[in-house]
Order: sequence, then C-alpha cells, then structure tokens
Amino acid sequence: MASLLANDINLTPVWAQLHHHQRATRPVHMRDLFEADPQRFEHFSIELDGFLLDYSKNRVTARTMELLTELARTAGLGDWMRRLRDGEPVNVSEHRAVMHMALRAGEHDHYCVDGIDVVPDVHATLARCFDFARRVRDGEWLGHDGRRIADVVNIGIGGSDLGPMLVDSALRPFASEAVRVHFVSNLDGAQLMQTLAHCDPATTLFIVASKSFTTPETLANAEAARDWFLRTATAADVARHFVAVSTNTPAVCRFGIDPANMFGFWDWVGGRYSVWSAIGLPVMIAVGEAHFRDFLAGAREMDAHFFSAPFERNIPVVMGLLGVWYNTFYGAHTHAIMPYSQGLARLPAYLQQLDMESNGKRVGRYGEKLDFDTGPVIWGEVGVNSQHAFFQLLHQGTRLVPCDFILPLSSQYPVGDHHRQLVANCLAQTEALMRGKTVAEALAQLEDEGVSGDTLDMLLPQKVFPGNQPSNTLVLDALCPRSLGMLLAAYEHKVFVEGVIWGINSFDQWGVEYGKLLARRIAPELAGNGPLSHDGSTNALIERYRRRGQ
Ligand SMILES: O=P(O)(O)OC[C@H]1O[C@H](O)[C@H](O)[C@@H](O)[C@@H]1O
Repeated sequence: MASLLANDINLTPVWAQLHHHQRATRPVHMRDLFEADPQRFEHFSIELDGFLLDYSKNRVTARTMELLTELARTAGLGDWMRRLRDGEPVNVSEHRAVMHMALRAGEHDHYCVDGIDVVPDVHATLARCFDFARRVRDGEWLGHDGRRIADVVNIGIGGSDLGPMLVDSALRPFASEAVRVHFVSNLDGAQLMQTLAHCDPATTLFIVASKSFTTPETLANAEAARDWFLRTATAADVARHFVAVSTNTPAVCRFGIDPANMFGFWDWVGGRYSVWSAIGLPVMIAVGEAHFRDFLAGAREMDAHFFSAPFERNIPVVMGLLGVWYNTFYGAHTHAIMPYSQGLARLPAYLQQLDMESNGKRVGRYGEKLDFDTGPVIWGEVGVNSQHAFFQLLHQGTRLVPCDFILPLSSQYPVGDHHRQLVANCLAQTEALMRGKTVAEALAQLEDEGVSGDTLDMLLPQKVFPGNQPSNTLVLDALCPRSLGMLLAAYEHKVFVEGVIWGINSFDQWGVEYGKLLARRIAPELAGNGPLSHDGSTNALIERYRRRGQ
C-alpha cells in the first residue's frame, strides 16, 4: 500500500482496532499468557546469529503483533525502508538522504545518493582513518619532541561524543594499552582540566570532532586545549597534535588544523548516526582496524536483517512496533534502558540522543500537527546499580514503564562468581516485573514469617507486586565489536520504524536550535551591565550572575 500522509495514520481502521484491542487486553496478566502458552518464549523471540531479542515478557498476544504489523504496513513502512535504502531524501526538511548504513557497507554493497555510489568514498575515508590510527598505535605518528602519543583526547559533543565514548568504553578489553582515550564534551571547564591534568602536551593528540565545526561548546574546548598545548609548544607543533573530524573543511582550516589532518564525512550522515564514520577515529586508535571492522560488520549484519526479514521476524521492526504499542496505545511516557554490563554504562545516554532527538517531535514530516503521543523519555542506568536506585518504582509504583534489559552472557572481566550473580539479577528482575506477587503469595509469605494481626493488615498490601511490567531482554553471547555493532544498528532502525509509523522525520532536530540562539544573546549580557528585556525570572537570574558570578 502507498504510504499515507503522516497524520492520517490515526484515522485508519487499524489504529482504531489497536485502541479497541488495547482496552480489551489491558486487564490480561502476562502470567496468564505464559501459562496459556508453554511455547510463548519461542513464539515471541527472534535470534540473529547469537543476538537474541526475547520480547515474550510484553503485554502482547499474537493478535497484537498482527495488528501492529498491519499498522506498519498501513504507514508504508516497507516503502519507507526502500526509500531509506535507495538514498531518497527521507530527511525531507533538510532534503537529505540518510545513509549511515553505507558507512558499514561491505565491498560488494552499493548505496547511492543522487545516483552516485557512495561506498567507494566511504571505504577510501575509512582506509585513511585506519592508516592514521595505525600510525598512532604503532608509534609512527610522533609528538613534536619525538615521543609516542600516549593520550588521545576527543573533543566533541552530542553525536560527536556519545557514540565513540560508548563504543570506546564497551570495547575497552580490545584496546591497546599504549594509548589512553579520553572524551571532553562539557562546557564546564572541569571536564577538560581534569582530563588534561593527566596528560603531557608533548604526548597528547587532540581530535576535534564536529560535523558542522560550528558547535560553540566544541570550539571553546578546542581553543582552550590549543592554549594549554601552546604553553609548552609552538604554533608549528599544532599540526602533530590536533586533527579534525568534520564535514566543514573551511572551518577546520580557519581553526588552524591542516586539511591533510582532517577526516571527513558527509551530510547524509546524521550526527547521532555517525559513530561508524570518521567520528569513530578515537575508537579506531584504541582498538585498531580489525576490531573496528568487526564492529561495522555487526551493524552490516543487522542492516541486512532489517532490510530482508519479514516484519514479524525482524528485530528492529518488532522493537519499533512494541515502542509504538506502549507509547501511543498504552500512553507510557518513558522507556527504561538497563544494560547489565559496565561497558554499556553510557548506553542510556547514547540512546537518549538517538531516540529523543530523532523522535521527540510534535509535528509530522510535512509540518502537520500530530494528535497522538510520539517519542518517549529514554532513561536508565547500568544494572545492578539501577536495582538499588529506582526499581522500587518499577515494581510497585503507579507508572507503566516498558524496559529493555541488555545482557551479555559472558563477562569481559571474569571475577569470581560475579557474572553469574549479575545474570541472575537481570533475569530475576525481568521475571519479577512480569510475574509480580499476588495477594495470596504475599499472605503465605507473611504467615510463614509469623506475621499476624494489625501488622499483617498493614504489611500485606505493601508486599504485593502487581507485575505485568513489560520488558524486552536483548541477549548477546558476549559484548564484543560485532555484537555491539548489531545492538546499536538495531536501535537505529527501531527508531526509524517508530518514526515512520508516527509519520515524523527522525533525522532533523529543529528543537535544539532555539536554546542555542538565546544562549548567544545571553552570554554577552552576562558580561555587561545594560538593561535586560527577558522575562522576570531570566532577568533576575542574569542580575544574580552579574553580582556574584565570574
Ligand atoms: O558534530 P557537531 O556539528 O558539533 O554537532 C554536535 C551536536 O550538536 C547539536 O546538539 C545537535 O543537536 C546534535 O545532533 C549534534 O550531534
């Protein structure tokens, strides 16, 4: 079926059927679904080469998935996937193709933008990046006094920070011990100064990463880093210690970085989808070419699966359908991410940008108003820490919070019995969230403990767990370059699927502009003493800074 104009989707029969189906199935408890179908796990899980999505602990039946799949078809998902794959300008507001899949394309793949295959260019740039990374790793690229580079500091923010930072941390066990990689993003000088405190300027390499090379935070940190460097070196030494990753050659030159030391990418790569490009340079330096290629290969495998598997057996499609089910039909406002792996501790932050900057939209791709809820608030924390912080609310609060548990089956750092305990905790949480504890079970437990009378009356309701909290469990055999590539690509496509169903453009981010504009106006006002014309609160806060800040 041809795709509909975006805001028609909520007027389609299948939308109404889904609302009706939600009301009819809302009282059903997942416990009963598991009891009724001993094969529920088999029916509601998908495996792709060691990567498992178990979505059986969701409030869905076969009929729910049928209706959601029908909704995806009605929204023209197949057609939008083809447009994405074929390099059509699916980012309609900026009239750009969206081609991050080309960044991990194989030798025999073709991805065309404006009729030109971009893959050869991608591979040529990657080859330059790998060569540079190798020279740094092997001690061929030396600092100005002839010593090896010992510290690499990536200066960037948003997509020029979160992706490489996450991947670097997830792949630490694969990294060279000769080079330490650091990430600086915040305008708070604390991050830069604390990082530089451990670095020797003569053995430090800065990667200034900015797609636009106009982002004020990044430029301010890069300038401060250059000042720090120049305290003990000359301007001629800058070329050996500052390289850039950007799409903006003139701005890179203006900053004083030799274009020979610039690694480019393309306007068809969104910042939050760019970790596969030269933006991954710090990771390439840390883990080397072979591991980075495995990371790309994992993503490529997920791309191939996404573009070929039927919707019912398609990991990103099913994840997206479930996202729409809870956001739009259950009115769930948030989605929690709990990685049971220290290497993935920053995954919630990474997914915040990927998902919220992509789908946090209130109008459709053609500017039409949407009369339904779209992207959720993404949040989360590394397991088991999250259990000791906010799981009380998940188990006994009043909110519906769909959760993703990410679980590598083996440990990167085996220590005693730690990993088995970690896995047990993860599985226990998903089971408890699903099953809950009934009044009868809570009563039996309290009676066993000898509790009676008023104390029993008081405690009983507090010992009941409603359960029925939905979760996906994404299981990786191990956290390694390939499985990480698969995981991140699955989330990228999931976000796309949701965006298509909601009829929004997941690839622009107009909402981040306004605050930036106001900051540019307020910064000089903080330094001056002229009259202010903001609202009362903003005026008072500026005045307070003028009196006390520095
Ligand atoms: O890479 P840059 O051009 O410096 O952009 C860094 C970040 O800037 C903004 O916050 C955008 O909303 C992000 O999508 C982007 O990743």
